[in-house]
Amino acid sequence: MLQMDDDDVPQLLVADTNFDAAGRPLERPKVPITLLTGYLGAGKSTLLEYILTAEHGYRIAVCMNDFGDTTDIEAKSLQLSNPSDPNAPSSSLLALPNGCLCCSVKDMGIAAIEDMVASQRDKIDWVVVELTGLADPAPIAKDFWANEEMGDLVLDSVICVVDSRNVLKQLAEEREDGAPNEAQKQVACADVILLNKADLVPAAELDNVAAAVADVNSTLRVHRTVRGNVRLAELFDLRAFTSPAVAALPEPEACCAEDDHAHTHAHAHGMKGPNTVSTITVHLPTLPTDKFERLNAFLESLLWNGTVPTLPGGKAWEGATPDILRTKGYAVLADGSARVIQGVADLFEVRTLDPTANAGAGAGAGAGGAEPRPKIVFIGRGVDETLGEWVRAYVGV
Ligand SMILES: Nc1nc2c(ncn2[C@@H]2O[C@H](COP(=O)(O)OP(=O)(O)OP(=O)(O)O)[C@@H](O)[C@H]2O)c(=O)[nH]1
Repeated sequence: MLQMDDDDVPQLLVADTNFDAAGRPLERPKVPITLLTGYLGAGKSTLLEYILTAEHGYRIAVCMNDFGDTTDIEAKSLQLSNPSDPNAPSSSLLALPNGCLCCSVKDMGIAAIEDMVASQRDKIDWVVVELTGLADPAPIAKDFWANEEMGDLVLDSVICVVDSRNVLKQLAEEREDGAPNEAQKQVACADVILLNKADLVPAAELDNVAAAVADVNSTLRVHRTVRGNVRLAELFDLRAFTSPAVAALPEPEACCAEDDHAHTHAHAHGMKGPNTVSTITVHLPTLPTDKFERLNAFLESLLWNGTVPTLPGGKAWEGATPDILRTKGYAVLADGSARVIQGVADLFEVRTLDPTANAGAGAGAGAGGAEPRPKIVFIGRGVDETLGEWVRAYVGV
């Protein structure tokens, strides 16, 4: 059975600001949502079964593509009609003895999940949605994230489960058009990764798997698991898309870390090539406002317009524009304020950090709880030192 210490208890409701019809700000609680991604057969359903049967005391609604093997869990089946269309076919819900709800989301879109939460609002503390094995999580994460201001849900994090025995092969598969494959996209988009089926792989090989996933996305929080068995506190309340969890991003491996504040770094543990997905971390000094605005302009150009901007001296970017799957950043301004930057594909936002907020429960706050280092991180294809140098030159740091 899963045990949680009092200290580990996640804060289940995240307050966010909304506005009423008269434009007055309105505090209202949101239900956090976790997206679960991972290649075919990696162990997503197994992790969900573990969550659904654990004695954690939380009312978690788990949305699966189908009920699969969980239907034999002792449960009471409920019928849920769609409140926005009472004539639409109802979806099935299983009410489980530990307070969890299991719902079948086959062909259900975001709106249906929102409706399900709205109609069961007093019965749900958290929602976990399993994506299909070949799904690119980025557009789905983007939709939930963009929808946040309107709906009852707030995106907490993307969790990726990988089959440690097969993931190296899956990551190395090349697409004819050179585009990132599904496994790469899933790892790139995630905040947490479970190196699952650790029982089937020798420890040394598991180290290689850990290095390979860090090559793709060095910001991941990594757990080695058997049948998804991990403390729930490692999966919930990470607030990866809302400030200030990003400030606690893991730093690059010791082999790569340098003290230079404007150091750029692209991992090079073996899988590198022009079409592989990788991470670059650009450390930033404290920025005067005008330089922060330059950084913002760089992001607008790269992410919104798909263009690497020309440098102040007139030098133009040559070659293909990097294909950015995820952006994370933390900037400290000369006036003492801080900004958190989050991006999924072409969508990004900058939030001013609330100086009174703590660095994110369960987020493992930086190495040894150290002060987070200002940085901007790009995860994507065609991401290398050249891009890092370009950011620095454009911003002027
Ligand atoms: N040995 C071992 N087997 C596991 C582990 N986790 C899951 N499995 C088995 O791997 C198979 C696939 O697991 P699932 O949980 O169905 O994987 P999934 O990611 O939901 O699969 P899809 O829905 O096809 O994408 C099942 O037979 C599981 O019992 C593990 O840690 N070790």
